[in-house]
Amino acid sequence: MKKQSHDPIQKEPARLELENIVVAYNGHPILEDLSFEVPHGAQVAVVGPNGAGKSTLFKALVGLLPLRKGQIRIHGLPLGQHKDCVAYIPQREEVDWHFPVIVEEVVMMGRFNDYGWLGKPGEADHEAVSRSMTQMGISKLAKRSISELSGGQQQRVFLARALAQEPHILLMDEPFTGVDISTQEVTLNLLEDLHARGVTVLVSTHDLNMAAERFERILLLKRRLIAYGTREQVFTPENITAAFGKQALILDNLVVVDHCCPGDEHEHIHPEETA
Ligand SMILES: Nc1ncnc2c1ncn2[C@@H]1O[C@H](COP(=O)(O)OP(=O)(O)OP(=O)(O)O)[C@@H](O)[C@H]1O
Repeated sequence: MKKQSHDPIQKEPARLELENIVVAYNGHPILEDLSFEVPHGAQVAVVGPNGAGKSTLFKALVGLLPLRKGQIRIHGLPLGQHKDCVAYIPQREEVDWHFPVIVEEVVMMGRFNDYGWLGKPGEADHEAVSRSMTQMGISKLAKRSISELSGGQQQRVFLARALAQEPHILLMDEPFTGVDISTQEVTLNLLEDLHARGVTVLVSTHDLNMAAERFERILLLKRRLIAYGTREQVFTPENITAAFGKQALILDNLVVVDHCCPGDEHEHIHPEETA
C-alpha cells in the first residue's frame, strides 16, 4: 500500500477545531472533554474499541447530536454556519436500504443544500450528480433502486452522494467494513483524489493496520482522547493498552486487538512500524 506523507500542511491554519466538547445520550456523557484540530486538507483515521464514540463524534460534527459543552468550529466559525460543507457517510447499518429511492435520487440528495426544499435541481446540480456517479463507476445503476444493489454498490452510491455535495470536510464511518475488496480500493483511490484536492477527511475504521499505513494522522479515542498524531506517536504499547485494555495482546512483534464481537477480525500492528 502506498504511504502518505506526514502532515504535509501542518503549518496551515486549522480548519476543523473541537474544543472541550461533551456529547451525551440520555444524560450520560459519551464523549468527554474532547479537543483536537485538523488542518485543512489533512486525512485522519479515527480508531478505538467498540463503543469508543467514533460514530457519536461524526454525528456531533454534522450537528445530528447537540453538544452539551464545548465548541466545534469549521473554517473558524461555529458549527451550523458551514454545515453544508461537511459531508457524512454513515455506517451501513444506520441506513434504511429498503427505502424506495433510486440511485440518482440518492446522489442528488448531496445537492440539497444548493437547491433546498422548494427549489428544483438545476443544470449544475445534474452535472455534479452525473460527474460523481461516473467517478464512482455507478452511472449504469442510475435508475436502479438502492435496495437491489450489492453492499459495495450501495457504498459507492453514498460516496457519490458525498462527492456531489462538493464538501470541504468528508466524514466516513467505517467505509471499509462489509464491502468487497474492489470497493475498498475505490474508496482508497478516492481518498487519494480528495487529498490532492485538499478535502479534509476523517475516516473511522477498525483496521488499525490500514490506519497506520494509509493515514497521515491517527486519532485514538475511548470516550476521551487517548492520543492524536502520527502513527509513531499514537501506536505505542501504552496507548494501545489504554484504548483496548486486555483486548490488546502483545505477542512477539505483533499487537493483536480482539474486538470480542462475532465477525470482527483481529487486527495486527507491527510495533517496529510504530516505535
Ligand atoms: N442512540 C443512542 N442512545 C443511547 N446510547 C447510544 C446511542 N448510540 C450510541 N450509544 C452509545 O454510545 C456509545 C458510543 O457509541 P458509538 O456508536 O459512537 O461508538 P463507536 O466507537 O462508533 O462504536 P463501534 O466501533 O462499535 O461502531 C456506546 O456505548 C453506545 O452504546
